[in-house]
Amino acid sequence: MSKIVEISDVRRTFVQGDVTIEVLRGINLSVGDGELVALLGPSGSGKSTLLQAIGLLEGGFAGSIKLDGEEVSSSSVDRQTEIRREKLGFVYQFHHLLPDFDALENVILPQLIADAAPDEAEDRAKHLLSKLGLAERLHHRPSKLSGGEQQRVAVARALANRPKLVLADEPTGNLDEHTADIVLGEFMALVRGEGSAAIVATHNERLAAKMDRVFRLHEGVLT
Ligand SMILES: Nc1ncnc2c1ncn2[C@@H]1O[C@H](COP(=O)(O)OP(=O)(O)OP(=O)(O)O)[C@@H](O)[C@H]1O
Repeated sequence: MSKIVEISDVRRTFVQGDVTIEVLRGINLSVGDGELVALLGPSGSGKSTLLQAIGLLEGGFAGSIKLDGEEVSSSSVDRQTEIRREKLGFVYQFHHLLPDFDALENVILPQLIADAAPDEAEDRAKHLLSKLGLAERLHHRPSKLSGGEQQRVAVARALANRPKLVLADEPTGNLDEHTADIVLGEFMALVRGEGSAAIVATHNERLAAKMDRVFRLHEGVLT
C-alpha cells in the first residue's frame, strides 16, 4: 500500500519565558492510502500540534514529513499551500463555516478556489451534503443549523476537493455523545466511500476503536 503520510523523528519544542516544553519528542508515524487512524491522548499531549505539523499549518518542527511520497518539511511556503489545497482536508472542533454563506455555498467555495467548474462544484457539494442527510438544508446559513448539522457541513467542505488525507481535530468534540457518535459514523463512512485517508484526534476511546488503527500520544512519543 502506498503511504499518504510518513513522518520520522518529528520534534517540537515550545519556549515560553524560562519554560521549555518538549511537546513532540521524536514522532514516527505512517498512514497508508485510504487508512483511518485515531490519535488518542490526554489534553495537552500534543495531538493538535502533531496535526499542525502534518497539515503544514505551522513551522518550527524538526524531522522529516513526507506526504504522498514527497518530503515537504522544507518545501517552500507556496508549495506547502498547494499541497494543503490539493491533498488535504481539515475538520476542527468548531465548524469555522463562513457565516454569511449557506451550507451549499460553504462547500462550493473551496472548490472554486481550487479552480473547479462552477456546475461541477455545485453538483459535488449537493452530493456530499445529501450523503450527510442535509439535502433539505442546502440554503440554511450556519446560524440556522444545529451543532451536528454545522459539523456535517464542515465535513462536506473538508472532502469537497477530494483530499487524499483528512485531518480532523476533535471533529465531534463540541457535540453531545449521541450526536457525536452519529456524526463520526457518517464522517467515517463518507471518508471510506471517497477512498481518502484520515487522522482523527480525539479523547474518545469508544470512537477511536472504530478506526483501522489507534495511536496514543504520551509524553511526546507515539505508542
Ligand atoms: N504556540 C504555543 N506556544 C507555547 N506552547 C504551546 C503552543 N501550542 C501548544 N503549546 C503547548 O503544547 C502542549 C500541547 O498542546 P496541544 O494543543 O497540541 O495538545 P492537545 O493534545 O491537542 O490538547 P487538547 O486535547 O486539549 O486539544 C500544551 O502543553 C500547550 O500548552
